[in-house]
Amino acid sequence: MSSQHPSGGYGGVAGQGGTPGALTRLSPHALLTPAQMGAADRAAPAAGAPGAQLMEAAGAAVARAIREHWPPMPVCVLCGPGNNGGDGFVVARLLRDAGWPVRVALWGERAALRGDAARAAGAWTGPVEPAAPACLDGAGLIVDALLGAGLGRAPAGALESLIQAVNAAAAPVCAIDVPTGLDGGSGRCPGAVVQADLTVTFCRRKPGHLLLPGRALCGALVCADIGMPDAALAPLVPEAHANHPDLWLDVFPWPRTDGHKYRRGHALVVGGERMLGASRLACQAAARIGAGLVTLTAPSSAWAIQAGALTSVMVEALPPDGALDQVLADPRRNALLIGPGLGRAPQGRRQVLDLLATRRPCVLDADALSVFADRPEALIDALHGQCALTPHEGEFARLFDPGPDAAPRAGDGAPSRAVGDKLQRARAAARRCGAVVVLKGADTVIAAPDGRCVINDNAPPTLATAGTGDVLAGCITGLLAAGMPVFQAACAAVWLHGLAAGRLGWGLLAEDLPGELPGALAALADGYGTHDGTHLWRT
Ligand SMILES: NC(=O)C1=CN([C@@H]2O[C@H](COP(=O)(O)OP(=O)(O)OC[C@H]3O[C@@H](n4cnc5c(N)ncnc54)[C@H](O)[C@@H]3O)[C@@H](O)[C@H]2O)[C@H](O)CC1
Ligand SMILES: [K+]
Repeated sequence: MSSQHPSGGYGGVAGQGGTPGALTRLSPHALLTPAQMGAADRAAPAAGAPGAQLMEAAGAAVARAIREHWPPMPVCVLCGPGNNGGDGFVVARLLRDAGWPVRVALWGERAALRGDAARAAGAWTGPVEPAAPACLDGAGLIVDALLGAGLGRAPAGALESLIQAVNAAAAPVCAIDVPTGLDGGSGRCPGAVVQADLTVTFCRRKPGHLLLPGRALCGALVCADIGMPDAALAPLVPEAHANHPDLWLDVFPWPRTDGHKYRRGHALVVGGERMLGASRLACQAAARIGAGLVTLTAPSSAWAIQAGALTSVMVEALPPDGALDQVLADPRRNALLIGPGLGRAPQGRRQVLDLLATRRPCVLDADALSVFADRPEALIDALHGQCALTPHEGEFARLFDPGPDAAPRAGDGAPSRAVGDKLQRARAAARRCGAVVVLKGADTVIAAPDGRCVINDNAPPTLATAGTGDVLAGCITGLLAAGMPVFQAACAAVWLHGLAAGRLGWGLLAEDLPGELPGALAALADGYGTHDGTHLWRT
Protein backbone atom coordinates (compact mmCIF):
# COMPACT_ATOMS: atom_id res chain seq x y z
CA MET A 1 0.00 0.00 0.00
CA SER A 2 1.40 3.39 -0.87
CA SER A 3 -0.54 6.60 -0.46
CA GLN A 4 0.60 10.08 -1.39
CA HIS A 5 -1.12 12.13 1.27
CA PRO A 6 -2.67 15.51 0.29
CA SER A 7 -0.18 17.13 2.61
CA GLY A 8 2.53 15.39 0.60
CA GLY A 9 4.18 14.40 3.82
CA TYR A 10 4.04 10.69 3.58
CA GLY A 11 5.85 7.86 1.84
CA GLY A 12 4.35 4.39 1.58
CA VAL A 13 4.45 1.08 3.38
CA ALA A 14 5.16 -2.00 1.30
CA GLY A 15 2.57 -4.75 1.35
CA GLN A 16 -1.17 -4.84 1.32
CA GLY A 17 -3.47 -3.07 3.69
CA GLY A 18 -0.67 -1.40 5.53
CA THR A 19 0.86 -4.72 6.57
CA PRO A 20 4.63 -4.41 6.11
CA GLY A 21 5.08 -6.78 3.20
CA ALA A 22 8.86 -6.50 3.42
CA LEU A 23 8.92 -8.39 6.71
CA THR A 24 9.56 -12.08 6.21
CA ARG A 25 11.18 -12.80 9.58
CA LEU A 26 9.27 -12.56 12.82
CA SER A 27 10.24 -9.29 14.46
CA PRO A 28 11.92 -9.67 17.84
CA HIS A 29 9.18 -7.35 19.13
CA ALA A 30 6.22 -9.37 17.89
CA LEU A 31 4.06 -11.20 20.40
CA LEU A 32 3.01 -14.83 20.08
CA THR A 33 -0.02 -16.44 21.71
CA PRO A 34 0.51 -19.72 23.57
CA ALA A 35 -1.22 -21.48 20.69
CA GLN A 36 1.17 -19.90 18.17
CA MET A 37 4.09 -20.83 20.43
CA GLY A 38 2.80 -24.37 20.53
CA ALA A 39 2.65 -24.43 16.73
CA ALA A 40 6.26 -23.28 16.56
CA ASP A 41 7.24 -25.94 19.12
CA ARG A 42 5.67 -28.62 16.95
CA ALA A 43 7.39 -27.30 13.82
CA ALA A 44 10.77 -26.94 15.51
CA PRO A 45 12.06 -30.53 15.21
CA ALA A 46 11.58 -30.57 11.44
CA ALA A 47 13.40 -27.24 11.34
CA GLY A 48 16.38 -28.73 13.15
CA ALA A 49 15.57 -27.98 16.81
CA PRO A 50 14.28 -31.04 18.69
CA GLY A 51 12.13 -30.43 21.77
CA ALA A 52 14.81 -31.72 24.14
CA GLN A 53 17.24 -29.13 22.77
CA LEU A 54 14.67 -26.35 23.26
CA MET A 55 13.93 -27.55 26.79
CA GLU A 56 17.62 -27.57 27.68
CA ALA A 57 17.97 -24.07 26.24
CA ALA A 58 14.88 -22.93 28.13
CA GLY A 59 16.15 -24.35 31.40
CA ALA A 60 19.58 -22.83 30.85
CA ALA A 61 18.00 -19.42 30.20
CA VAL A 62 16.02 -19.62 33.43
CA ALA A 63 19.04 -20.76 35.46
CA ARG A 64 21.10 -17.93 33.96
CA ALA A 65 18.42 -15.34 34.79
CA ILE A 66 18.17 -16.67 38.35
CA ARG A 67 21.91 -16.46 38.88
CA GLU A 68 21.87 -12.90 37.51
CA HIS A 69 19.07 -11.88 39.86
CA TRP A 70 19.94 -13.71 43.11
CA PRO A 71 23.00 -14.98 44.98
CA PRO A 72 23.24 -18.71 45.68
CA MET A 73 20.59 -19.80 48.19
CA PRO A 74 18.35 -22.80 48.95
CA VAL A 75 15.96 -23.24 46.03
CA CYS A 76 12.71 -25.17 45.87
CA VAL A 77 11.71 -26.07 42.30
CA LEU A 78 8.00 -26.89 42.00
CA CYS A 79 7.51 -29.02 38.86
CA GLY A 80 4.21 -29.72 37.14
CA PRO A 81 3.08 -32.63 34.97
CA GLY A 82 4.02 -31.16 31.57
CA ASN A 83 6.86 -29.47 29.77
CA ASN A 84 6.78 -26.49 32.10
CA GLY A 85 7.72 -29.01 34.74
CA GLY A 86 10.33 -30.40 32.38
CA ASP A 87 11.92 -26.96 32.22
CA GLY A 88 11.93 -27.00 36.00
CA PHE A 89 13.92 -30.23 36.16
CA VAL A 90 16.53 -28.73 33.83
CA VAL A 91 16.75 -25.61 36.01
CA ALA A 92 17.15 -27.76 39.13
CA ARG A 93 19.99 -29.74 37.59
CA LEU A 94 21.86 -26.66 36.34
CA LEU A 95 21.55 -24.77 39.63
CA ARG A 96 22.72 -27.81 41.60
CA ASP A 97 25.66 -28.19 39.17
CA ALA A 98 26.47 -24.55 39.96
CA GLY A 99 26.59 -25.40 43.66
CA TRP A 100 23.15 -24.18 44.75
CA PRO A 101 21.24 -26.30 47.33
CA VAL A 102 18.20 -27.50 45.32
CA ARG A 103 15.00 -29.27 46.37
CA VAL A 104 12.62 -30.64 43.70
CA ALA A 105 8.95 -31.22 44.41
CA LEU A 106 6.67 -32.71 41.75
CA TRP A 107 2.96 -31.99 41.52
CA GLY A 108 1.71 -35.13 39.79
CA GLU A 109 3.04 -38.64 39.25
CA ARG A 110 6.60 -39.05 38.03
CA ALA A 111 5.51 -42.05 35.98
CA ALA A 112 2.99 -39.81 34.20
CA LEU A 113 5.68 -37.53 32.83
CA ARG A 114 6.04 -37.86 29.06
CA GLY A 115 8.49 -37.02 26.31
CA ASP A 116 10.97 -34.21 26.94
CA ALA A 117 9.69 -33.70 30.48
CA ALA A 118 10.33 -37.36 31.33
CA ARG A 119 13.82 -37.09 29.83
CA ALA A 120 14.59 -33.97 31.87
CA ALA A 121 13.29 -35.64 35.04
CA GLY A 122 15.46 -38.63 34.27
CA ALA A 123 18.53 -36.42 34.07
CA TRP A 124 17.81 -35.12 37.57
CA THR A 125 19.60 -37.52 39.89
CA GLY A 126 18.48 -35.96 43.19
CA PRO A 127 15.37 -36.82 45.23
CA VAL A 128 11.90 -35.80 44.04
CA GLU A 129 9.27 -35.31 46.70
CA PRO A 130 5.53 -34.80 46.33
CA ALA A 131 4.78 -31.09 46.01
CA ALA A 132 3.11 -29.72 49.13
CA PRO A 133 3.24 -26.43 51.02
CA ALA A 134 5.73 -27.92 53.48
CA CYS A 135 8.25 -28.22 50.63
CA LEU A 136 8.62 -24.47 50.71
CA ASP A 137 9.98 -24.45 54.26
CA GLY A 138 13.49 -23.06 54.30
CA ALA A 139 13.42 -22.04 50.62
CA GLY A 140 15.27 -18.83 49.86
CA LEU A 141 13.89 -18.89 46.29
CA ILE A 142 10.93 -20.69 44.72
CA VAL A 143 10.91 -21.69 41.04
CA ASP A 144 7.39 -22.00 39.62
CA ALA A 145 7.51 -24.75 37.01
CA LEU A 146 3.98 -26.03 37.74
CA LEU A 147 2.00 -24.85 34.72
CA GLY A 148 2.96 -22.68 31.78
CA ALA A 149 1.38 -22.34 28.36
CA GLY A 150 -0.73 -25.41 29.01
CA LEU A 151 -3.05 -23.83 31.58
CA GLY A 152 -6.47 -25.20 30.78
CA ARG A 153 -8.70 -24.19 33.66
CA ALA A 154 -8.75 -22.56 37.08
CA PRO A 155 -6.31 -24.30 39.41
CA ALA A 156 -8.23 -26.24 42.06
CA GLY A 157 -7.67 -28.51 45.02
CA ALA A 158 -4.06 -29.27 45.92
CA LEU A 159 -2.75 -27.09 43.11
CA GLU A 160 -4.73 -24.12 44.33
CA SER A 161 -3.46 -24.67 47.88
CA LEU A 162 0.10 -24.90 46.57
CA ILE A 163 -0.26 -21.60 44.72
CA GLN A 164 -1.61 -19.94 47.84
CA ALA A 165 1.31 -21.32 49.85
CA VAL A 166 3.79 -19.98 47.28
CA ASN A 167 2.21 -16.53 47.49
CA ALA A 168 2.20 -16.66 51.29
CA ALA A 169 5.86 -17.66 51.46
CA ALA A 170 8.46 -14.99 52.16
CA ALA A 171 10.74 -16.28 49.40
CA PRO A 172 10.87 -14.54 46.01
CA VAL A 173 9.45 -16.45 43.06
CA CYS A 174 10.85 -17.05 39.58
CA ALA A 175 8.12 -18.25 37.19
CA ILE A 176 8.97 -20.27 34.11
CA ASP A 177 7.24 -19.03 30.94
CA VAL A 178 4.17 -17.65 32.73
CA PRO A 179 3.19 -17.58 36.42
CA THR A 180 1.08 -20.66 37.14
CA GLY A 181 -2.59 -19.78 36.85
CA LEU A 182 -2.06 -16.98 34.32
CA ASP A 183 -3.57 -17.32 30.85
CA GLY A 184 -0.67 -16.39 28.57
CA GLY A 185 -3.04 -15.39 25.78
CA SER A 186 -5.38 -13.00 27.59
CA GLY A 187 -3.48 -11.91 30.69
CA ARG A 188 -6.43 -13.08 32.76
CA CYS A 189 -6.48 -15.49 35.67
CA PRO A 190 -9.38 -17.94 35.90
CA GLY A 191 -8.47 -18.70 39.54
CA ALA A 192 -5.49 -18.72 41.89
CA VAL A 193 -2.33 -17.42 40.32
CA VAL A 194 1.32 -17.18 41.34
CA GLN A 195 2.64 -13.68 41.96
CA ALA A 196 6.15 -13.79 40.53
CA ASP A 197 9.12 -11.49 41.09
CA LEU A 198 10.75 -12.62 37.85
CA THR A 199 9.28 -14.41 34.84
CA VAL A 200 11.46 -15.96 32.15
CA THR A 201 9.64 -16.67 28.90
CA PHE A 202 10.98 -18.01 25.64
CA CYS A 203 11.29 -16.96 22.03
CA ARG A 204 8.70 -14.12 22.10
CA ARG A 205 6.56 -12.46 24.76
CA LYS A 206 2.87 -13.44 24.91
CA PRO A 207 -0.10 -11.03 25.14
CA GLY A 208 -0.62 -12.21 28.73
CA HIS A 209 2.76 -10.78 29.67
CA LEU A 210 1.57 -7.29 28.62
CA LEU A 211 -2.17 -7.25 29.35
CA LEU A 212 -3.38 -6.67 32.89
CA PRO A 213 -3.53 -8.27 35.35
CA GLY A 214 -0.94 -10.60 33.77
CA ARG A 215 1.71 -7.89 33.42
CA ALA A 216 1.42 -7.09 37.12
CA LEU A 217 1.80 -10.77 38.09
CA CYS A 218 4.98 -11.46 36.11
CA GLY A 219 7.30 -9.16 37.99
CA ALA A 220 10.40 -8.44 35.94
CA LEU A 221 10.08 -10.11 32.53
CA VAL A 222 12.95 -11.74 30.63
CA CYS A 223 12.34 -13.09 27.12
CA ALA A 224 15.10 -15.56 26.26
CA ASP A 225 16.17 -16.73 22.82
CA ILE A 226 16.18 -20.53 22.99
CA GLY A 227 17.20 -21.08 19.37
CA MET A 228 13.74 -21.48 17.86
CA PRO A 229 14.47 -21.77 14.12
CA ASP A 230 13.15 -19.03 11.84
CA ALA A 231 11.65 -21.74 9.67
CA ALA A 232 9.42 -22.80 12.59
CA LEU A 233 8.32 -19.18 13.10
CA ALA A 234 7.92 -18.17 9.45
CA PRO A 235 4.30 -19.39 9.09
CA LEU A 236 3.40 -17.12 12.01
CA VAL A 237 4.79 -13.91 10.48
CA PRO A 238 1.69 -12.43 8.78
CA GLU A 239 -0.63 -13.05 11.72
CA ALA A 240 1.87 -12.22 14.42
CA HIS A 241 3.02 -8.99 12.80
CA ALA A 242 0.02 -7.24 14.22
CA ASN A 243 0.81 -7.61 17.83
CA HIS A 244 3.15 -4.99 19.01
CA PRO A 245 3.69 -1.26 18.48
CA ASP A 246 7.46 -1.77 18.42
CA LEU A 247 7.12 -3.62 15.22
CA TRP A 248 5.14 -0.85 13.60
CA LEU A 249 7.85 1.63 14.51
CA ASP A 250 10.30 -0.67 12.79
CA VAL A 251 8.83 0.11 9.43
CA PHE A 252 6.91 3.28 10.13
CA PRO A 253 6.69 5.80 7.30
CA TRP A 254 7.52 8.67 9.62
CA PRO A 255 5.97 12.02 8.65
CA ARG A 256 8.34 14.53 7.14
CA THR A 257 9.58 16.98 9.71
CA ASP A 258 11.06 19.33 7.11
CA GLY A 259 9.50 21.44 4.41
CA HIS A 260 6.71 23.97 4.32
CA LYS A 261 4.20 23.88 7.15
CA TYR A 262 1.40 22.98 4.76
CA ARG A 263 3.36 19.88 3.79
CA ARG A 264 2.91 18.72 7.35
CA GLY A 265 -0.84 19.16 7.35
CA HIS A 266 -3.35 21.23 9.25
CA ALA A 267 -5.08 19.83 12.34
CA LEU A 268 -8.51 21.19 13.24
CA VAL A 269 -9.67 20.71 16.84
CA VAL A 270 -13.35 21.36 17.58
CA GLY A 271 -13.46 22.62 21.14
CA GLY A 272 -16.42 23.11 23.44
CA GLU A 273 -17.31 25.48 26.20
CA ARG A 274 -16.45 23.10 29.04
CA MET A 275 -13.00 22.22 30.39
CA LEU A 276 -11.33 24.69 28.02
CA GLY A 277 -7.90 23.34 28.91
CA ALA A 278 -8.74 19.95 27.39
CA SER A 279 -8.90 21.24 23.83
CA ARG A 280 -5.83 23.44 24.43
CA LEU A 281 -3.84 20.39 25.55
CA ALA A 282 -4.93 18.53 22.43
CA CYS A 283 -3.92 21.45 20.18
CA GLN A 284 -0.52 21.81 21.79
CA ALA A 285 0.13 18.08 21.42
CA ALA A 286 -0.91 18.09 17.75
CA ALA A 287 1.46 20.98 17.10
CA ARG A 288 4.41 19.46 18.97
CA ILE A 289 4.17 16.02 17.44
CA GLY A 290 4.21 17.12 13.84
CA ALA A 291 1.22 19.02 12.43
CA GLY A 292 2.29 22.02 10.35
CA LEU A 293 -0.65 24.13 11.53
CA VAL A 294 -3.31 23.75 14.20
CA THR A 295 -6.63 25.56 14.49
CA LEU A 296 -8.98 25.40 17.45
CA THR A 297 -12.64 26.28 17.07
CA ALA A 298 -14.35 27.69 20.12
CA PRO A 299 -17.87 28.85 20.93
CA SER A 300 -17.97 32.65 20.95
CA SER A 301 -18.35 32.53 24.75
CA ALA A 302 -14.92 30.89 25.04
CA TRP A 303 -13.15 32.46 22.09
CA ALA A 304 -11.39 35.25 24.00
CA ILE A 305 -10.18 32.89 26.72
CA GLN A 306 -8.83 30.37 24.25
CA ALA A 307 -7.28 32.99 21.96
CA GLY A 308 -5.57 34.59 24.93
CA ALA A 309 -4.18 31.30 26.14
CA LEU A 310 -2.76 30.04 22.85
CA THR A 311 -0.06 31.43 20.61
CA SER A 312 0.92 29.28 17.59
CA VAL A 313 -2.52 27.65 17.59
CA MET A 314 -5.07 29.69 15.65
CA VAL A 315 -8.47 30.11 17.33
CA GLU A 316 -11.69 30.64 15.35
CA ALA A 317 -15.06 31.47 16.89
CA LEU A 318 -18.04 29.35 15.87
CA PRO A 319 -21.45 30.84 15.07
CA PRO A 320 -24.05 30.60 17.87
CA ASP A 321 -25.54 27.42 16.41
CA GLY A 322 -22.12 25.73 16.41
CA ALA A 323 -22.24 25.11 12.65
CA LEU A 324 -18.91 23.85 11.30
CA ASP A 325 -19.46 24.58 7.61
CA GLN A 326 -17.12 27.53 7.52
CA VAL A 327 -14.25 25.98 9.50
CA LEU A 328 -14.47 22.84 7.39
CA ALA A 329 -14.50 24.73 4.09
CA ASP A 330 -10.71 24.59 3.70
CA PRO A 331 -9.81 21.02 2.57
CA ARG A 332 -6.22 21.59 3.70
CA ARG A 333 -7.56 21.09 7.24
CA ASN A 334 -6.84 17.47 6.69
CA ALA A 335 -7.07 15.99 10.21
CA LEU A 336 -9.95 16.60 12.61
CA LEU A 337 -10.36 16.06 16.33
CA ILE A 338 -13.51 16.44 18.37
CA GLY A 339 -14.21 15.53 21.96
CA PRO A 340 -11.91 17.19 24.47
CA GLY A 341 -14.09 19.65 26.40
CA LEU A 342 -16.98 19.22 23.95
CA GLY A 343 -19.67 18.70 26.56
CA ARG A 344 -22.80 16.53 26.25
CA ALA A 345 -25.17 19.01 24.56
CA PRO A 346 -27.05 17.57 21.55
CA GLN A 347 -25.24 20.15 19.37
CA GLY A 348 -22.08 18.16 19.95
CA ARG A 349 -23.66 15.10 18.39
CA ARG A 350 -24.44 17.04 15.22
CA GLN A 351 -20.93 18.46 15.11
CA VAL A 352 -19.48 14.94 15.32
CA LEU A 353 -21.66 13.77 12.45
CA ASP A 354 -20.71 16.84 10.39
CA LEU A 355 -17.02 16.05 10.85
CA LEU A 356 -17.54 12.42 9.91
CA ALA A 357 -19.45 13.45 6.79
CA THR A 358 -16.29 15.12 5.45
CA ARG A 359 -14.66 11.63 5.32
CA ARG A 360 -11.39 13.24 6.40
CA PRO A 361 -9.09 11.55 8.97
CA CYS A 362 -10.82 12.14 12.26
CA VAL A 363 -10.20 11.39 15.95
CA LEU A 364 -13.18 11.05 18.29
CA ASP A 365 -12.38 11.30 21.98
CA ALA A 366 -14.16 11.73 25.33
CA ASP A 367 -17.48 13.59 24.98
CA ALA A 368 -17.60 12.93 21.23
CA LEU A 369 -18.13 9.30 22.23
CA SER A 370 -20.21 9.80 25.38
CA VAL A 371 -22.69 12.05 23.61
CA PHE A 372 -23.80 8.94 21.69
CA ALA A 373 -24.12 6.72 24.76
CA ASP A 374 -27.90 6.49 24.34
CA ARG A 375 -27.70 5.80 20.62
CA PRO A 376 -24.36 4.15 19.74
CA GLU A 377 -25.70 3.03 16.37
CA ALA A 378 -25.97 6.64 15.21
CA LEU A 379 -22.24 7.02 15.70
CA ILE A 380 -21.11 3.55 14.66
CA ASP A 381 -22.98 3.76 11.37
CA ALA A 382 -21.43 7.16 10.54
CA LEU A 383 -17.82 6.12 11.14
CA HIS A 384 -15.39 5.45 8.27
CA GLY A 385 -11.97 3.89 7.80
CA GLN A 386 -10.04 7.11 8.45
CA CYS A 387 -11.42 7.42 11.97
CA ALA A 388 -9.80 6.63 15.31
CA LEU A 389 -11.83 6.31 18.50
CA THR A 390 -9.99 6.71 21.80
CA PRO A 391 -12.34 5.40 24.50
CA HIS A 392 -11.38 4.48 28.02
CA GLU A 393 -13.14 1.39 29.39
CA GLY A 394 -16.23 3.30 30.48
CA GLU A 395 -16.72 5.07 27.16
CA PHE A 396 -16.04 1.78 25.37
CA ALA A 397 -18.70 -0.05 27.37
CA ARG A 398 -21.27 2.64 26.62
CA LEU A 399 -20.67 2.30 22.88
CA PHE A 400 -19.87 -1.36 22.37
CA ASP A 401 -21.05 -3.19 25.40
CA PRO A 402 -24.50 -1.89 26.28
CA GLY A 403 -24.84 -4.63 28.81
CA PRO A 404 -26.49 -8.02 29.16
CA ASP A 405 -30.04 -6.76 28.50
CA ALA A 406 -29.23 -5.06 25.23
CA ALA A 407 -31.23 -6.22 22.21
CA PRO A 408 -29.10 -8.15 19.70
CA ARG A 409 -27.92 -5.82 16.94
CA ALA A 410 -29.34 -6.26 13.47
CA GLY A 411 -26.97 -6.38 10.53
CA ASP A 412 -23.61 -8.06 10.52
CA GLY A 413 -24.38 -10.38 13.35
CA ALA A 414 -21.60 -8.87 15.38
CA PRO A 415 -22.21 -9.58 19.05
CA SER A 416 -24.27 -6.92 20.77
CA ARG A 417 -21.73 -7.09 23.55
CA ALA A 418 -18.01 -6.86 23.08
CA VAL A 419 -17.03 -9.93 25.04
CA GLY A 420 -13.75 -11.67 25.80
CA ASP A 421 -10.32 -10.37 26.72
CA LYS A 422 -9.16 -6.89 25.94
CA LEU A 423 -7.65 -7.89 22.58
CA GLN A 424 -10.84 -9.65 21.54
CA ARG A 425 -13.09 -6.78 22.67
CA ALA A 426 -11.01 -4.12 20.91
CA ARG A 427 -10.81 -6.19 17.72
CA ALA A 428 -14.55 -6.88 17.75
CA ALA A 429 -15.32 -3.20 18.21
CA ALA A 430 -12.96 -2.13 15.41
CA ARG A 431 -14.49 -4.69 13.09
CA ARG A 432 -17.97 -3.61 14.14
CA CYS A 433 -17.47 0.10 13.54
CA GLY A 434 -14.95 -0.05 10.67
CA ALA A 435 -12.60 2.35 12.46
CA VAL A 436 -9.44 2.10 14.54
CA VAL A 437 -10.23 1.64 18.22
CA VAL A 438 -7.70 2.73 20.85
CA LEU A 439 -8.95 1.04 24.03
CA LYS A 440 -7.00 2.98 26.62
CA GLY A 441 -5.59 1.81 29.91
CA ALA A 442 -2.23 0.88 31.41
CA ASP A 443 -2.30 -1.80 28.71
CA THR A 444 -3.72 0.22 25.82
CA VAL A 445 -4.80 -1.93 22.89
CA ILE A 446 -5.00 -0.46 19.38
CA ALA A 447 -7.14 -2.44 16.96
CA ALA A 448 -7.80 -1.96 13.25
CA PRO A 449 -10.92 -3.16 11.41
CA ASP A 450 -8.81 -5.64 9.42
CA GLY A 451 -7.76 -7.49 12.58
CA ARG A 452 -4.36 -5.92 13.19
CA CYS A 453 -3.94 -5.30 16.87
CA VAL A 454 -1.14 -4.12 19.13
CA ILE A 455 -0.64 -3.78 22.85
CA ASN A 456 1.32 -0.85 24.19
CA ASP A 457 3.59 -1.73 27.08
CA ASN A 458 5.41 1.47 27.95
CA ALA A 459 2.73 3.46 29.78
CA PRO A 460 3.91 4.49 33.24
CA PRO A 461 1.31 4.73 36.05
CA THR A 462 1.78 8.51 36.04
CA LEU A 463 -0.29 8.68 32.84
CA ALA A 464 -3.40 8.13 34.97
CA THR A 465 -3.60 11.91 35.34
CA ALA A 466 -6.24 14.40 34.19
CA GLY A 467 -5.66 15.69 30.69
CA THR A 468 -3.35 12.96 29.42
CA GLY A 469 -6.17 11.56 27.27
CA ASP A 470 -6.56 14.97 25.63
CA VAL A 471 -2.86 15.01 24.85
CA LEU A 472 -3.04 11.53 23.32
CA ALA A 473 -5.97 12.53 21.13
CA GLY A 474 -3.96 15.54 19.96
CA CYS A 475 -0.95 13.33 19.24
CA ILE A 476 -2.94 11.05 16.98
CA THR A 477 -4.47 14.05 15.20
CA GLY A 478 -1.06 15.65 14.69
CA LEU A 479 0.35 12.50 13.10
CA LEU A 480 -2.76 12.18 10.92
CA ALA A 481 -2.29 15.78 9.78
CA ALA A 482 1.34 15.01 8.96
CA GLY A 483 0.16 12.21 6.73
CA MET A 484 0.43 8.99 8.71
CA PRO A 485 -2.24 6.34 8.07
CA VAL A 486 -4.72 6.08 10.89
CA PHE A 487 -3.67 2.74 12.42
CA GLN A 488 0.03 3.63 12.36
CA ALA A 489 -0.73 7.10 13.71
CA ALA A 490 -2.64 5.60 16.63
CA CYS A 491 0.16 3.10 17.43
CA ALA A 492 2.91 5.69 17.16
CA ALA A 493 1.00 8.26 19.21
CA VAL A 494 0.25 5.79 22.01
CA TRP A 495 3.89 4.70 22.04
CA LEU A 496 5.28 8.26 22.00
CA HIS A 497 2.76 9.36 24.64
CA GLY A 498 4.07 6.62 26.96
CA LEU A 499 7.68 7.38 26.09
CA ALA A 500 7.20 11.09 26.83
CA ALA A 501 5.47 10.32 30.11
CA GLY A 502 8.24 7.94 31.08
CA ARG A 503 10.79 10.69 30.44
CA LEU A 504 8.86 13.04 32.72
CA GLY A 505 8.76 10.60 35.63
CA TRP A 506 6.70 11.15 38.76
CA GLY A 507 4.71 14.31 39.38
CA LEU A 508 3.67 14.31 35.72
CA LEU A 509 1.15 16.98 34.71
CA ALA A 510 -0.65 16.68 31.39
CA GLU A 511 0.47 20.16 30.41
CA ASP A 512 4.09 18.97 30.61
CA LEU A 513 3.50 16.21 28.09
CA PRO A 514 3.35 18.21 24.83
CA GLY A 515 6.70 19.78 25.63
CA GLU A 516 8.23 16.34 26.08
CA LEU A 517 7.03 15.00 22.74
CA PRO A 518 9.91 16.34 20.61
CA GLY A 519 12.30 14.75 23.07
CA ALA A 520 10.44 11.47 22.86
CA LEU A 521 10.47 11.66 19.06
CA ALA A 522 14.19 12.32 19.09
CA ALA A 523 14.77 9.49 21.56
CA LEU A 524 12.71 7.23 19.39
CA ALA A 525 14.73 8.06 16.30
CA ASP A 526 18.14 8.39 17.92
CA GLY A 527 17.73 5.74 20.53
CA TYR A 528 16.26 3.18 18.25
CA GLY A 529 17.81 3.39 14.88
CA THR A 530 18.01 5.37 11.68
CA HIS A 531 15.53 7.89 10.39
CA ASP A 532 15.66 8.91 6.78
CA GLY A 533 12.94 11.52 6.84
CA THR A 534 10.24 9.16 5.64
CA HIS A 535 10.94 5.91 7.45
CA LEU A 536 12.17 4.99 10.87
CA TRP A 537 13.93 1.71 11.44
CA ARG A 538 14.44 0.23 14.86
CA THR A 539 17.66 -1.63 15.57
N1 LIG B 1 9.16 -22.76 22.67
C1 LIG B 1 8.79 -22.74 23.91
O1 LIG B 1 8.16 -21.79 24.39
C2 LIG B 1 9.09 -23.89 24.79
C3 LIG B 1 8.29 -24.10 25.90
N2 LIG B 1 8.49 -25.09 26.74
C4 LIG B 1 7.74 -25.23 27.97
O2 LIG B 1 6.57 -26.00 27.68
C5 LIG B 1 5.50 -25.43 28.42
C6 LIG B 1 4.18 -25.89 27.88
O3 LIG B 1 4.16 -27.27 28.20
P1 LIG B 1 2.78 -28.08 28.18
O4 LIG B 1 3.13 -29.49 28.55
O5 LIG B 1 2.09 -27.83 26.92
O6 LIG B 1 1.87 -27.45 29.31
P2 LIG B 1 2.14 -27.13 30.83
O7 LIG B 1 3.44 -27.75 31.28
O8 LIG B 1 1.96 -25.69 31.02
O9 LIG B 1 0.87 -27.88 31.58
C7 LIG B 1 0.97 -29.23 31.84
C8 LIG B 1 -0.38 -29.86 31.84
O10 LIG B 1 -1.11 -29.51 33.01
C9 LIG B 1 -2.48 -29.77 32.81
N3 LIG B 1 -3.22 -28.63 33.33
C10 LIG B 1 -3.47 -27.47 32.71
N4 LIG B 1 -4.20 -26.67 33.50
C11 LIG B 1 -4.41 -27.36 34.64
C12 LIG B 1 -5.12 -27.07 35.85
N5 LIG B 1 -5.70 -25.89 36.06
N6 LIG B 1 -5.18 -28.02 36.80
C13 LIG B 1 -4.59 -29.21 36.61
N7 LIG B 1 -3.86 -29.55 35.49
C14 LIG B 1 -3.81 -28.62 34.53
C15 LIG B 1 -2.66 -29.94 31.32
O11 LIG B 1 -2.89 -31.28 31.03
C16 LIG B 1 -1.32 -29.48 30.76
O12 LIG B 1 -0.98 -30.14 29.57
C17 LIG B 1 5.75 -23.97 28.32
O13 LIG B 1 5.04 -23.23 29.23
C18 LIG B 1 7.26 -23.91 28.52
O14 LIG B 1 7.57 -23.81 29.88
C19 LIG B 1 9.50 -26.10 26.41
O15 LIG B 1 10.01 -26.71 27.49
C20 LIG B 1 10.67 -25.46 25.68
C21 LIG B 1 10.22 -24.74 24.44
K1 LIG C 1 5.06 -21.53 35.46
